[in-house]
Amino acid sequence: MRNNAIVTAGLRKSFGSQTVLDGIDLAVPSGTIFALLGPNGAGKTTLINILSTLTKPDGGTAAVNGHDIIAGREAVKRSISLTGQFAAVDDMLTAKENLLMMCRLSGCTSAEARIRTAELLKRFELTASASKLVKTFSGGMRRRIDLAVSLVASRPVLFLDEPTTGLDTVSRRALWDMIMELRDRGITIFLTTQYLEEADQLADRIAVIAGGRIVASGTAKELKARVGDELIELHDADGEVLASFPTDGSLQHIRQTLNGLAGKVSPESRIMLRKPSMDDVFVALTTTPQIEEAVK
Ligand SMILES: Nc1ncnc2c1ncn2[C@@H]1O[C@H](COP(=O)(O)OP(=O)(O)OP(=O)(O)O)[C@@H](O)[C@H]1O
Repeated sequence: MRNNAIVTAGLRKSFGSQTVLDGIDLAVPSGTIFALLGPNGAGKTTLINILSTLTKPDGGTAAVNGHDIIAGREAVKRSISLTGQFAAVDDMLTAKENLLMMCRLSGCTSAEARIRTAELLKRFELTASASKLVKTFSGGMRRRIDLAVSLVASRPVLFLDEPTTGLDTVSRRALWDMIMELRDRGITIFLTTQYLEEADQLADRIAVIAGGRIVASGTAKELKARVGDELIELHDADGEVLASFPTDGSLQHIRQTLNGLAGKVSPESRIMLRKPSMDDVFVALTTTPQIEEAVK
């Protein structure tokens, strides 16, 4: 059985009277990609900050790579890389200069720094842009240099706070491939995202955070199954979605649902049967608290 690279129990954090994390229990197996999915302000960055020892929790416990985040703070810091909104990349230096500097700061000799820099530039497809100032980089290039810099020291656990926010589809997919490659090399990746598709495509396991609590967790497939096997979607004559209803897909249940609609909707309305998406899961779990109970 795999060890867990990250474990939390009852983690709590408030800012003044605002409770941001209200008892977070998580376990992330080593060598996997874990996505923490939640809306704006759900507490995702706060949780990353606690796990990476930047912020102290008010209560509960957490261990990263086997080290307690309080008692073993220094050991945790040596076990992790962090890429977030405040990555340590200097805009006024070139990609190559940034990498060389980080290599030297992490204790490499000058020769080692040159080798590691060349490797990272190649891996993140930045060799051709190595001598350009980072301030001239596009969003996708900027994310790649952020990631490259955070991987200068080879650490077993990588935290990525919203790694693909603001990227176009092509750059996002390229970054996903790089993240999966890191997982395949044995690195545990804990990422936060607001994108359902990202969690769906990338993560081995997903936890949905809302109201300071984990409202659901599992694989994308498990989470989708919690909303129902299929959805009956009701459209108006212009194709606008009016409502959707979970169903097991059986003729009996579909007939029952449609009978329930008789007389309540226009005869021009149309129906469509489809598999639930991560969007459906997210909306169900974050906007209707009763759903959590209903789908258990
Ligand atoms: N240092 C702080 N002092 C006061 N309030 C804070 C602090 N840090 C975070 N908060 C508040 O805690 C809540 C959660 O913030 P956090 O940044 O963790 O959310 P998030 O899920 O990462 O959101 P986003 O997706 O917008 O980045 C927000 O309401 C935020 O304003």
